[in-house]
Parts: sequence; structure tokens; C-alpha cells
Amino acid sequence: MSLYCRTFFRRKSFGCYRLLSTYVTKARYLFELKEDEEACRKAQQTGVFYLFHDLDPLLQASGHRYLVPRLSRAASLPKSEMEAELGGSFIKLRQALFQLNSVDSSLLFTAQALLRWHDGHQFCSKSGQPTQKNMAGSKRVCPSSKIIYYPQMAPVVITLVSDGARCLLARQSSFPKGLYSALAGFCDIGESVEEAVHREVAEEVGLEVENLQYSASQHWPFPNSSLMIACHATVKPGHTEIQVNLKELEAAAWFSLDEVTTALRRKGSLALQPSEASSLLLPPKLAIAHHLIKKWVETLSCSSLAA
Ligand SMILES: NC(=O)C1=CN([C@@H]2O[C@H](COP(=O)(O)OP(=O)(O)OC[C@H]3O[C@@H](n4cnc5c(N)ncnc54)[C@H](O)[C@@H]3O)[C@@H](O)[C@H]2O)C=CC1
Ligand SMILES: [Mg+2]
Repeated sequence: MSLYCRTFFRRKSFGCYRLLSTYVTKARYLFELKEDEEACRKAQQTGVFYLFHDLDPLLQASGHRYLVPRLSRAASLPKSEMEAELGGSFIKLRQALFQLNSVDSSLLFTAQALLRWHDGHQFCSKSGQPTQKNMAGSKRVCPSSKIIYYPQMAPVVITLVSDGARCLLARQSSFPKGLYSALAGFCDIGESVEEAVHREVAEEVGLEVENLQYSASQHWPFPNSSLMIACHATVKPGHTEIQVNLKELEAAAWFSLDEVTTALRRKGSLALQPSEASSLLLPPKLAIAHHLIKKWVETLSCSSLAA
């Protein structure tokens, strides 16, 4: 269901009619499912299911894409029988990233993150006793210590640093060949987003940034659940010399608008053709790093056109 549905309908409230958008109705319904075990049980009878095996979703190949079957009931069969019966395979989510549409990938990201969290929180860290999941899967409770555990995301800042004409991209040795991304790092406990951005940039490339601007955020399930907080920032004029922290990064460099624009036009998978062996590769559209880089290109292109 679209979050921005334009249909409205009437609901009686406090003796008068109030307009509630379908988005608000949906949000209230999801809240009810988290709180009301019986409502959730009923919803499961008519709801649809995504199937996972060891955190890998069941996908059906369709040309160059993957479709995500929505099943009307949960079943429990051995893996191979399930795959044969449903005409699909359980595939690593990371491998299928390029072949999923954005709605499916967002739902699968959330579902996988939730399953992983439940798997890792079977026991209370205080009493050592087994915890119990509520019907909606939105929390786990320890009957002995009464502690309630809620699914967590680790805040991560991701920053595209610019010197006005170029942007700074970096790579880790684990990245596919040629791939460069924006600087990312986990927030330390007690830190604000601003402090984390300043520290991460200083730590990873030895630069001080200013003019911090929040751009967007994204839930990212790999390797655990992170809330990616994406920002733009600039370096102080004349202070552009990079000192790469080789414990964290393999390389970092400044890239021109032309280089980045050309790389953005390159489509498809993260594998370079032999003829492009030395080319710059950028993160896929699904990743918030891609959004940051695209936004930087658009802003810079507009300002150079206006000049
Ligand atoms: N969606 C996107 O566009 C992008 C997402 N990312 C994600 O951002 C995350 C952080 O990026 P990195 O450069 O690896 O972070 P980082 O620069 O903070 O370095 C990772 C190291 O930080 C430490 N660390 C501190 N708190 C941690 C925590 N809560 N969980 C795990 N390690 C923690 C560990 O020693 C770890 O080796 C990664 O999980 C990566 O998948 C990174 C780039 C792009
Ligand atoms: Mg990092």
C-alpha cells in the first residue's frame, strides 16, 4: 500500500466526523497489531507471508529480476521440498540486491533484520532465562526479570565530503574492485550525529569538516541492523590533503564532477567489464551512499549551469 495514498474516508471521533487518511489508518492499525495479541492473531489468518530459510528469503527468478512470492499461509517443509513446491530458491539477500524492486527490498530488509534480532535475543542477558516473543514480533519479554527487549538499530553516519568542486570517496579492501563510497562509521555511545560526522571524517581521512547538512536516512540490514544517517559536508578552504587511516580504509581520493557523473551513468552489477578495469564504480541505487553522490552531482551541475 502506498504511503502517500490520496484516498480519504470518514471515521466518527468525539461526536463529529474527522477525515483520516489511509496512511494514518494504516499506522494506527499497525500500532494496534503490536499491542493487541488477539488482533494480531486475526490479522495472521488473512495476512501474507514472506518465507525465509537461515535468513535467506525465498525468491523466484523471472528474467533478470527476482520476484518475492507472498504466501497465504506459513508452512514447514524441508528446504528442498519447499523450493520445489513453490518454484523458487532461498537466496542470500545481498546477492539479490540488484534484481529486486525497491518495495520488495525494503520489506525484505526489515523482515530479515527482525528475524536476525529475534535469533540473537532468545535469552535474557540479566537472568539467562529464555525470552518470549509477542505475537507481532515487535518485542521479547523475560518472564523472570520482566525486562522487555525491543529490536534495535545501530546509528551510523555516512558523509559525502566536498571541497566545492570535487567529492571525497573511499574504499575498504572488502569492497568489489573499483568500488568507492562515502565515508561511513558507527556512532559512539553518547555522541550526537554532528560529533560522529566530525570524528569519523577526522579518523578515516584526517580532515576537518564544516557546513554539515542532513540529507536523508535509511535502514541498512548488512551485516546487522543500522540506521544510516546521510549528510553532506565541506572541508575548510585549502585543507584538502587526505591522510588515509589504513586500519580502516584501503584508499581514499578526491573525484571530479565529470568522473562521478560518468560513473553514475554506468548501470547494472558491481562487476566491471575487462575494458573498464580502472574505472570508478559507485554503490547501487538502493544504497543511501548512491543517493548522497547523486544529490551532490545534481546540486553542483545546477550551480555550474547558473554561473
Ligand atoms: N547503505 C549504504 O549506502 C552504506 C552502508 N554502509 C554500512 O555502514 C556501516 C558502518 O560502516 P563502517 O565503515 O564499516 O564503520 P566504521 O568506520 O565505524 O568501522 C567499523 C568498525 O567500527 C567498530 N564498531 C563500533 N561500533 C560498532 C557497531 N555497533 N557494530 C559494528 N562495528 C562497530 C568495529 O570495530 C568495526 O570494525 C557498515 O555496516 C556498512 O554496511 C557503509 C557504506 C555505505
Ligand atoms: Mg568507516
